[in-house]
Amino acid sequence: MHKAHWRKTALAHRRDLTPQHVQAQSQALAEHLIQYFTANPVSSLHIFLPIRKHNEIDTFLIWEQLRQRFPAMRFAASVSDFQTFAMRNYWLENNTNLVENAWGIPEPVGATLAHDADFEAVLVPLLAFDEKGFRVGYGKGFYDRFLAKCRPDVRKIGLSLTPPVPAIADAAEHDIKLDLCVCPDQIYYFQD
Ligand SMILES: Nc1nc2c(c(=O)[nH]1)N(C=O)[C@@H](CNc1ccc(C(=O)N[C@@H](CCC(=O)O)C(=O)O)cc1)CN2
Ligand SMILES: Nc1ncnc2c1ncn2[C@@H]1O[C@H](COP(=O)(O)OP(=O)(O)OP(=O)(O)O)[C@@H](O)[C@H]1O
Repeated sequence: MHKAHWRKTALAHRRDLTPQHVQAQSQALAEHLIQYFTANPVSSLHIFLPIRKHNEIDTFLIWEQLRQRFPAMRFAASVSDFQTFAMRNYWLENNTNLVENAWGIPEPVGATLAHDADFEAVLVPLLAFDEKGFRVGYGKGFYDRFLAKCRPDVRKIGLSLTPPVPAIADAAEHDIKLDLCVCPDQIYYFQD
């Protein structure tokens, strides 16, 4: 099946989730991530902030727990430009002002600019991923563009409430694969 099919299926599935389900599953992801970063530490992590009206994973909860558990870890989040599909990234502090943009994405305001090469790991949003580590997003290519500018060894960590789909048939050259994907039940690791 192709991206368009998986995108549609995932959006339909997401619409039916309750906030309680999303919370409980996000908590399970936070626990896997704590275990993962305990074994594989990073000092800087790029995160996405959730579009709540789309029942996205509660990365506020994940951020909160990671910063408590790893006080030295630095976090960054994006401001998205829907004209160019580029993301500008800013360091998050505990008191960073966040304002929702027109698409419902909370974005940092008045924060310090970060550089794409600063991040050791990136938490990647997705609608579906497959058994090879390819992903489908909303289809604007924000993350394909962003990850292409990060350092080559940046750890690309997908977050998903659902298990992998068998194969994304039209995964293309510019699609950057995940290194791992964290799900409520387990972490999936992908080889090159
Ligand atoms: N939290 C979060 N931030 C993110 C992403 C994401 O998936 N999640 N993105 C990942 O690349 C980029 C934003 N991508 C987006 C692309 C399209 C739409 C959009 O068109 N939204 C429509 C409805 C979409 C639908 O339900 O079909 C809308 O809000 O009206 C929103 C975000 C960058 N930041
Ligand atoms: N590195 C890149 N440079 C320029 N254009 C790109 C790049 N990566 C992807 N694109 C373009 O972006 C569009 C969307 O790509 P794709 O369908 O893979 O998005 P997606 O991964 O599902 O969405 P997103 O990354 O926003 O979550 C495509 O038209 C593709 O050609």
